[in-house]
Amino acid sequence: MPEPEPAPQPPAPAEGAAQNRPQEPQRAHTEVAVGILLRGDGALLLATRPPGKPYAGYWEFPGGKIEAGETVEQALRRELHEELGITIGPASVWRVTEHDYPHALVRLHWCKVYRWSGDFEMREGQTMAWQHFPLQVSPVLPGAYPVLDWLEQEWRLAGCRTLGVDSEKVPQRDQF
Ligand SMILES: Nc1nc2c([nH]c(=O)n2[C@H]2C[C@H](O)[C@@H](COP(=O)(O)OP(=O)(O)OP(=O)(O)O)O2)c(=O)[nH]1
Repeated sequence: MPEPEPAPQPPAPAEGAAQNRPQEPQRAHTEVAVGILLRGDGALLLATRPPGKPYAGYWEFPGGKIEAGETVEQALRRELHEELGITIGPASVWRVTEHDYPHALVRLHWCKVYRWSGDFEMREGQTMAWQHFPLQVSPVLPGAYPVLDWLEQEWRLAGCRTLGVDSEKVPQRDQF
């Protein structure tokens, strides 16, 4: 019987690596669906984080964790219905960002939402505000900064009028 092949060995640590340091456990990402609700006049919706959550009182875009088996769009539709009482129209992922908080390593799936139906209800005791740039509310969750920068760039490129869309073509609520 031939001898079995030896199993491949992991590469030797690089010269100077901290060989005795215990390995940091890999943090799993928490997947989050986030909605950028855009009104025809270019205003975007922010809401405060409800009491009892990390960063309570900070301003954020509405959204929440994606549950097992859900697509981003499904999670976003569920979260916005639970939090705000509205039903969103189509939503597809625009950008994906990550942020490493002490409480979680989050991967944020950002969707622009132009259409929704229903009246806004603050079902988690939060406060909402439609905002133009420069924002009039603070503090904002650190994980939202990159997206706010991109949106502000779009708004400037569009002549400070709309956010990446022609306001004439933006359907208003209850139109899907
Ligand atoms: N909704 C939202 N979450 C954000 C934004 N920016 C950002 O870093 N996050 C982070 C904060 C949280 O760690 C995570 C969202 O988790 P969450 O705790 O609010 O989600 P959830 O509503 O599903 O909460 P729960 O079921 O645990 O109560 O994403 C943002 O603009 N909006």
